Amino acid sequence: MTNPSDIVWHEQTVDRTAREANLGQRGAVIWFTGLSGCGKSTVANELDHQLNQFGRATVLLDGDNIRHGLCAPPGVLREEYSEEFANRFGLGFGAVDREENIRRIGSVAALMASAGLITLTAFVSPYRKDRDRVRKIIETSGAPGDFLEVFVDTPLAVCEARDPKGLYKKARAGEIKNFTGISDPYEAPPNPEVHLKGGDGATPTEQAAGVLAALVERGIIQPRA
Ligand SMILES: Nc1ncnc2c1ncn2[C@@H]1O[C@H](COP(=O)(O)OS(=O)(=O)O)[C@@H](OP(=O)(O)O)[C@H]1O
Ligand SMILES: Nc1ncnc2c1ncn2[C@@H]1O[C@H](COP(=O)(O)OP(=O)(O)O)[C@@H](O)[C@H]1O
Repeated sequence: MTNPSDIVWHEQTVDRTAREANLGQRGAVIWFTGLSGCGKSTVANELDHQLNQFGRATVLLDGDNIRHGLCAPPGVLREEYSEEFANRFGLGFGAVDREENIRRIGSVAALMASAGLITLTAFVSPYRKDRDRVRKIIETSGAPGDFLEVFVDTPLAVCEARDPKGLYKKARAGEIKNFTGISDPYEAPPNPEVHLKGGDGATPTEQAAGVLAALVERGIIQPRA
């Protein structure tokens, strides 16, 4: 087994402050969480668009996309790798797999924020402990205030009625196991920095504007001149 002390951190000449100065902005992580279908991807995408129009350097990590690559399921990895490899590193939706999914994303988000990027993430991330761990990593590698949790609080009934991918229907029919909100838990954030109520008529643009206002209020971006 590898001894952790055999792996030594290498300091780099260009630090976060220099990268942020070049970009003229502060790196941060805006973490969207909520049920499947609550609007995470839509609102994060709209916010990404608004920030880019502002000239900010951003990146958007979306659960559906990341699960095609970095956090692919065993079935996808099997096409290119051995059965043993796919089973060992592929991720599904059991609690431990979700924990590893969020650990990997948290680590990537920390790297992106340290490169000075405003990093938007859209993952169900149903477990409080997993999200809190990411917060700790981001705030330890950066500073308190670098992590903003955005709870997209759309009622399950609304998400299920939307069902854009037909997943709720399959989950109700028992064709998908461990489906968040149906056969798996969602632990709501008790104190999110931004609490977006969904399903009450607010448009994605209005919801994104709410997050943008929080970013200005917290000094992550400067108000429009
Ligand atoms: N069992 C189960 N539970 C929840 N979601 C499921 C499941 N199976 C597939 N999907 C689809 O995968 C997307 C969620 O992936 P995430 O990486 O965000 O999930 S998690 O953070 O690890 O919980 C999620 O995407 P969104 O609908 O965009 O949230 C679903 O499309
Ligand atoms: N504020 C909103 N009002 C009405 N419909 C919305 C809103 N936000 C998202 N939607 C719709 O809800 C569905 C699910 O949104 P999506 O962003 O894919 O959710 P998630 O990423 O949380 O699964 C999509 O069809 C989207 O167009």
